[in-house]
Amino acid sequence: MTDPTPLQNHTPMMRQYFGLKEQCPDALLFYRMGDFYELFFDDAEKAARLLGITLTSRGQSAGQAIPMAGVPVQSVDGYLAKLVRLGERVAIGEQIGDPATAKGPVERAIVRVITPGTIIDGALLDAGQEPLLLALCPDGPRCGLAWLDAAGGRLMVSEVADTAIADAIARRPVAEIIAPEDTSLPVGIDPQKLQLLEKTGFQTRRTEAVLERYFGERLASFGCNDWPLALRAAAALLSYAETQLRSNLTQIQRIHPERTEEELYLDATALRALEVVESLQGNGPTLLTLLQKTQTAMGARLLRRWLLRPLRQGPVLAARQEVVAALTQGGGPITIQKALHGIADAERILTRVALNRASPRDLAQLRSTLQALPTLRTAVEETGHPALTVYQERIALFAALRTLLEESLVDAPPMTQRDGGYIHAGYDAELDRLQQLSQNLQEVLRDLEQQERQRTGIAQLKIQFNRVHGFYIEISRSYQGPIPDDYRRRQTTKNAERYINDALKVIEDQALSAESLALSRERLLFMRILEAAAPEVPALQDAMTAVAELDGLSTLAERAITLHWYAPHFVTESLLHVRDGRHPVVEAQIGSNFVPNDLDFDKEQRMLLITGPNMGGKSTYMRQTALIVLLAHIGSWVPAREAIIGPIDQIFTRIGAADDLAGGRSTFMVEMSETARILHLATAQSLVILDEIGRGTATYDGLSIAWATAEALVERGACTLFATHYFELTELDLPGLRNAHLDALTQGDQVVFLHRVESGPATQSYGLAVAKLAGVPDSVVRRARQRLIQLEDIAQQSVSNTVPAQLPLFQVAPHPAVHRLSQLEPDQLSPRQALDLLYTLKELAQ
Ligand SMILES: Nc1ncnc2c1ncn2[C@@H]1O[C@H](COP(=O)(O)OP(=O)(O)OP(=O)(O)O)[C@@H](O)[C@H]1O
Repeated sequence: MTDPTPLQNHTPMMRQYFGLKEQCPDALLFYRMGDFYELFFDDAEKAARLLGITLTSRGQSAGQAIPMAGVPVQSVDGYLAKLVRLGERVAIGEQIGDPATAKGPVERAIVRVITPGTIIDGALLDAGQEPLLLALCPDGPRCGLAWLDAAGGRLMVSEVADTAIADAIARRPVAEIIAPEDTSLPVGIDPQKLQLLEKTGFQTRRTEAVLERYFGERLASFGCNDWPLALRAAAALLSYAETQLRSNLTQIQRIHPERTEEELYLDATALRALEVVESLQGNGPTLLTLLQKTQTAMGARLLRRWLLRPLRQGPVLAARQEVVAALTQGGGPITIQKALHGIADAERILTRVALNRASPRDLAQLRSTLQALPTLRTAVEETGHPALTVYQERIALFAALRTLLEESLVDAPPMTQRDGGYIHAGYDAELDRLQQLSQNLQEVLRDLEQQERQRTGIAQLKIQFNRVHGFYIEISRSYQGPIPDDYRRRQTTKNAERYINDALKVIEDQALSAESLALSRERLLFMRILEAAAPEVPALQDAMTAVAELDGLSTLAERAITLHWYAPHFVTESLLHVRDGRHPVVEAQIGSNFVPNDLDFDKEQRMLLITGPNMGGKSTYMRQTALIVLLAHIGSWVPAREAIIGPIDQIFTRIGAADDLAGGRSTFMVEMSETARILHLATAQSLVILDEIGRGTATYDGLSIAWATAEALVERGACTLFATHYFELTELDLPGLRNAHLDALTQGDQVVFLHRVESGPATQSYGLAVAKLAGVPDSVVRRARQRLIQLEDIAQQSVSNTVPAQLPLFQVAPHPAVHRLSQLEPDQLSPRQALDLLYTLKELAQ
C-alpha cells in the first residue's frame, strides 16, 4: 500500500479494504462491489497499466481521492487470465455477508488467491498447457523437488544433486516456484517466479503432519520414502497451494516419484535443440505438433508429458509398444479415436468437483464424458486384443452418477450458477413449484389487469413490470378521470403515471421471493449433486488417466500408419542400427523429396565424424537419429524402415549457436558450457550429438578443442555423431571412429545437395557456392574466391616450409581453375561455351 494516513481517518469500507489487503500484500486485490471488482491505490494504477482499463478515482477517504480501476464481474475471467499470464498474483475479495442485513459495509473475505502455479479455473487455463507449481527443498549438496499440476490433480517428486537443479527446473513448464527463505535460484531461472517462504514450512515436523493428513498410511506405497527432501518439498507445496486456494487439495490422491534412472534423460538444452515441444523459431513445427492428433485435451497433455519424459527400456515402455502395435492392426485407431469424441477435459473438471468449484457447465461436460464411456469401452473390446483388456477394466462406467447428471441437469446449462436455469424441470417438485410461480406471472398479471379494468372502468389501464421499477399499474395521460383511492403513485413518465396497490404488491412480493427461492433451491440441489459426485472423484480420475492413455496410444498408432513409421526393436546389446531413417518434421515439410539414410553404431564403432557442405543435411541427419531414439522411448513407432536400439540412458546435444545475453554468457561460452556438461555426464550408453563445436573462437583454439573433445568421447564410448567443418579432424585415427560425409555435386557454378550419407570424409568444401546460393552478391563471392586462393597458397607454402604438419590446416581442394579444368568435357562444349569458360578460367586465375 500506499496510503500512510492513519486507519481511523478512513471510511469504514476503506478500513475493511485495508484489512483484506494486509492479508495479501503482494497480490492485486479484486474487491467485490456489486457487479464490479474494484482495485484501489497502487493496485488500481498497476491494473490500469497492465490491463488497459481506465484509472478513475473514488470519492474521498481520509480527505484524499482514492485511485480506482474496476472490471465487471461478468468479464473478470479474461482480465484474470491476462494478469496471471503476466506472472501476477490476484486475490479475490468477495462479498460473503448479506447486503440487506449488513450494518456498515457488507462482510467481505478473500476467497482465494490466484497465482500462476495454482490455477484451476477452466477459463484461465490453456487446454494444452500445464502450468506447474514447483517447490524446492535444498539441503547441502541435495535438493528435493515437488511439482504440482493443481488443475490436473497430479503431484510429482524427485531428488537431485544441487548442480542439477537448474536443469530440473528448465525441463518443465514451471509457472511459479516456492523455496525456503534463504534459497538462491540457479542462474537462468526467472526470479520473478520465485516466492520465498518461511523455513518452518519446509521442516520435517511440519511437513510430516501435512503428509499424514493427505496420505496417511498410503504414503509408504508411493515408493518415495528414500527421498526425505522431496517429501518435505511436496508437503510445503501442498500447504502453500491450500493457502492460495483456501481449500484442501482433495484432488491430490497420490505422489508420483520421478526417478532419472527410469527415464531416457534429455536435458533442457537437448529438448530445445531437437525442437521436441517448442520450436526454435517460436511457432514453427515441432515433434509435438506432428504428433498432436489426439482427440481429448487430456490425451494431448499426456503425449506432451511422454515426450518430455521418455522412458528407458522396461515394462511400462513394452506395454505401450504392445498397445500401439495392437492398434495398428485392423480398423485400429480410427474406431478408438471416434469413440473418444465427446469426452471433455474431465481431469480438470474433476479437480473442480473435488474442490467444490465446478460450474453447471462443468457437470454437463462430465455427463457427456460419462455418456461416451460405454462406446469407448465397446470399441476397446472390439479390438479383441489382449493388450487392451486392461483398458476395458480401467474404464469403469459410473452408471449411477451418469443417471443422476442426466436426470438433474438441463441439456445446455449456463456457465455460472448466478441466474439459475440449470436444473432440469421435473427433477425436484419444490423447484418446479417455485418456478411455476414466477413463470405463471404473466398470466396472473393479465387476470389482475382484467379485474382492475372492470373494477375501475379505466380501459387504458395496463399492468406491467420491469427489473428496475418492479410491478406497476400504468395509466396513460390521455385518461382524465378520477384515480382509484387505493392506487399509490410509484413513478411518473412522459406519457403516463404508474401506480401500485395492495393486490399488486402481494403479487410482486410473491414473484420476487419465488424467484429468489427458486435460485437458492437450484443452488442447494446443485450442491447435493456435487456432494454425490465427490466420492467418485478418485475412481473417475483413474478412469480418465486410462482414457488419456488410450488417446495418446491410439494417436501414436494413427501416426505410425499415416506417416509410414515402423516398430523399433529394443535389444540389450550396445548398438544402434537405423535403416532408411527420416527426420519426421523435415519430411512433413518436404514430403517425398526427403532422402532416407542409414546409421550403424555397435560395440566397436562409436563415433561418426560427419563432414560435407553447408546445407548438405548434417544437422538433419544427426537430429533425426535423436528423434528416432526419442520416439522409440515414448512407445511410438519410428520414421525408419528398421531401428534396432540398445540401452540408451541420455541424449545430449550441442547444436547451433545461441547467445545467452540475459544470463551473461557469450555464444562461445554457451557452447563451451554445453560441451563441458556433456564431457562430465555422458556415459558409454549415451547418444551424443555435436554440431560444429569450437567454431566460436580462433581457428586453432577451436580445432584443438574439437579434436580433444572427439578423443575424450571416443574413449568414453558414447555413441557420438560429430559434424564438423574442420576437415583436419577427418584425419583423426581413433579406434571406433568412422568418417562419413553428406554428398553434393557441382554443376557449373551451382551446387546440388544429394542429402545422402556416404562413407569417408568429404573431399571438397562448398562454402562459396552456398554463399552464392544464399544471395551474397556476385562481386563479393568473386572477391572471396580470389582471397581463398591466396590463403590456400600461403597455407601451402607455410606447410612446405615447416616441419611436416600435424594439422594441414588449409591444404584442401585444388585451385578452382584447375578443379574446373579437371571437370570439363571438351567434346561437350559448344564454341560459345568454350569461349565463356576461357573467360571464367582467366577470372579464377587472377
Ligand atoms: N535427407 C534429406 N533429404 C532431403 N532434404 C534434406 C535432407 N537433409 C536435409 N535436407 C534439407 O537441407 C536443409 C539443410 O539441412 P541441414 O541444416 O541439415 O544442413 P547442414 O549440413 O547441417 O548445414 P550447415 O552446415 O550449414 O549447418 C534442410 O533444411 C532440408 O530442407
